[in-house]
Amino acid sequence: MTKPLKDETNICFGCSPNNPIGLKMEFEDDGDVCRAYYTARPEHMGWNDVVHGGLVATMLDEAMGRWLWVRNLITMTAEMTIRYSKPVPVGVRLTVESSGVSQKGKLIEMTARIILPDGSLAARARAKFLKVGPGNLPEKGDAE
Ligand SMILES: CCCCCCCCCCCCCCCC(=O)SCCNC(=O)CCNC(=O)[C@H](O)C(C)(C)COP(=O)(O)OP(=O)(O)OC[C@H]1O[C@@H](n2cnc3c(N)ncnc32)[C@H](O)[C@@H]1OP(=O)(O)O
Repeated sequence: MTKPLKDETNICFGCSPNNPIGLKMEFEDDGDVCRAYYTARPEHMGWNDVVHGGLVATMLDEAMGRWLWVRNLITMTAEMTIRYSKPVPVGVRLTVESSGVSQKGKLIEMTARIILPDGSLAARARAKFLKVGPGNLPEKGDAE
């Protein structure tokens, strides 16, 4: 199922190990959830040890894009809404998770969240992705 994410042609800003300025997020799949444990670095700061909001959006977008990618759903982000509930600090281990919500034709709705070490929710995203390639969202419980 999983595409070769470590391919040297992968230069994705979010997940590629080959992009020198990328986030280099590493995801694992856990059933219906795609998850990364990620510690943002000082260069990801907006100010005052808080991760830049645009990079928070990038982490969430990446988690959702990655969830779709490993399921052979070739998509692009068409719309994303983020609730920034708490500052996301640099230098702490974050949990970044995504899951699928629904599909209607080419439109796939996704959700993602960033959880702080104390278990509290720092940010959550709701997004619409549009398919630009084959594949459909698996039914819940489908073998992958
Ligand atoms: C070799 C190894 C490589 C490994 C590699 C690994 C990478 C693994 C991780 C990847 C992780 C990436 C995560 C980041 C993902 C990005 O960042 S993608 C980049 C950011 N997004 C973009 O650049 C998208 C820019 N937009 C577009 O290209 C186009 O608008 C789209 C989204 C492809 C849609 O194009 P389209 O299909 O021509 O759109 P269009 O005909 O206007 O609309 C189609 C239908 O969708 C509807 N629609 C369009 N937008 C919306 C919307 N926002 N809401 C509701 N309906 C909508 C339309 O109304 C239309 O409906 P119908 O009329 O058919 O009923």
